[in-house]
Amino acid sequence: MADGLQSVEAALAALLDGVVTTAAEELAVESAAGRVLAEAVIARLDVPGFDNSAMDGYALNHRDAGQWLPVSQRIAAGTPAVPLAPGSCARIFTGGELPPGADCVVMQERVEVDGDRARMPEGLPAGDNVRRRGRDVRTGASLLPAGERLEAAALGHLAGQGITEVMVRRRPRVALLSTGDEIVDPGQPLAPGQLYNSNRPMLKRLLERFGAEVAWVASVPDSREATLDMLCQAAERAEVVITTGGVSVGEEDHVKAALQTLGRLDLWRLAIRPGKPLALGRLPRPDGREAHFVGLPGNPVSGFVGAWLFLRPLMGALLACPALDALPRLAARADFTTTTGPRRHYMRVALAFGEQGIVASAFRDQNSAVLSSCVGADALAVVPADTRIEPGDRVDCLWLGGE
Ligand SMILES: Nc1nc2c(c(=O)[nH]1)N[C@H]1C(S)=C(S)[C@@H](COP(=O)(O)OP(=O)(O)OC[C@H]3O[C@@H](n4cnc5c(N)ncnc54)[C@H](O)[C@@H]3O)O[C@H]1N2
Ligand code: MOO
Repeated sequence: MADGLQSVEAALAALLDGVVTTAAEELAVESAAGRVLAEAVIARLDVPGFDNSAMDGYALNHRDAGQWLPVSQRIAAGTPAVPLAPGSCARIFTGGELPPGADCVVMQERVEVDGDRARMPEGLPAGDNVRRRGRDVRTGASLLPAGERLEAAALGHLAGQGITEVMVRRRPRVALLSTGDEIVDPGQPLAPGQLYNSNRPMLKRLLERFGAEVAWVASVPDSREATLDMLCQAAERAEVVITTGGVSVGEEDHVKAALQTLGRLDLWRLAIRPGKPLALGRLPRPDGREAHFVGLPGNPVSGFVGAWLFLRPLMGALLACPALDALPRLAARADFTTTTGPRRHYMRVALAFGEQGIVASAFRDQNSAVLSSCVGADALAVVPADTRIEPGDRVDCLWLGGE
């Protein structure tokens, strides 16, 4: 790698080496949205639990098609059916239980009704408009695998089984430290040379989206003592310690030295743009374990890109959630021109899904301090080092719209 810079792949390998998943905990399904299943859920009920009608209409035996039949019972959803009298039909509504003896349903639009008789159309196949017991889920089958993120459909699936509690992974506890004397919290006045802390809310939101619990946030003044003290406190409170800023080469960049004093620096400086000075390592914890350390560069875009590239897979490993491991890749056509140097460029692009395929439009200013470039970004276009891209060229994109 150029200039002794490390590859993303080497950084991921160092970051994910020896990760121990968080413990399992029991949680009410009601509160489990977004959480990750710690164990597979086995179905304990058939769904649907009984043969039922897919239409409002009439249930009959298909051998009685084409005839006038007496209507011998009325079956609304939620009321039990009795066996169908031979040679009759049953008025039935969507979701109503199919009566024993009936094997198909005809929708009411196709039926002529005269008092308590109804004329069935010709040629009805057995099974027509019937939702068979167990068609969706069979008792004993795997309902959801371990590692599943409990989003809308999965939550519905659990409720469909009458399940109220699940075993999920405890959310990884994260401490998020903002370094820099110039950084001020919104709500405070700004003095000359200062700026508001945009990294904290941005990263907090991303981390929560990746399944973490941001357990502690703090601001760290630019001094060696304060940095050492805050890193110690962070490692006491969290199993992942993230800092922003202070990892470059300036005299006020204390993070790397403090990490080396307290714990271990595994890797520093990557051949990527933005995010070059990113640092990875471990910090000792009072329980004898190690906290994962990720030092993100201070520039907000570097933090944004670093979070997607590194914090997301770290959470995926801690939660044993494969959907969080690697970002989905898709191929698009560039509508921009760019030339890269020795670092791989992760460009923020908006995607347009058209008839000619997917087009990636790059935000015009790709500087790592320009957070506007991330606001409408659907993907990161990955442009390899020493490459020229012209409009119409294929670019690989990492999609940010999934989990
Ligand atoms: N001589 C060199 N200078 C720099 C190099 C280099 O290789 N040699 N690398 C540059 C690159 S690339 C980056 S990225 C930055 C990263 O530096 P740091 O991680 O030490 O970050 P800071 O200097 O503390 O801050 C950079 C920039 O970001 C602003 N910032 C910091 N925190 C926040 C926050 N929470 N919210 C909003 N903005 C924040 C800060 O004010 C600075 O403007 O180093 C280059 N320099
Ligand atoms: O890594 Mo820096 O983010 O290129 O500006």
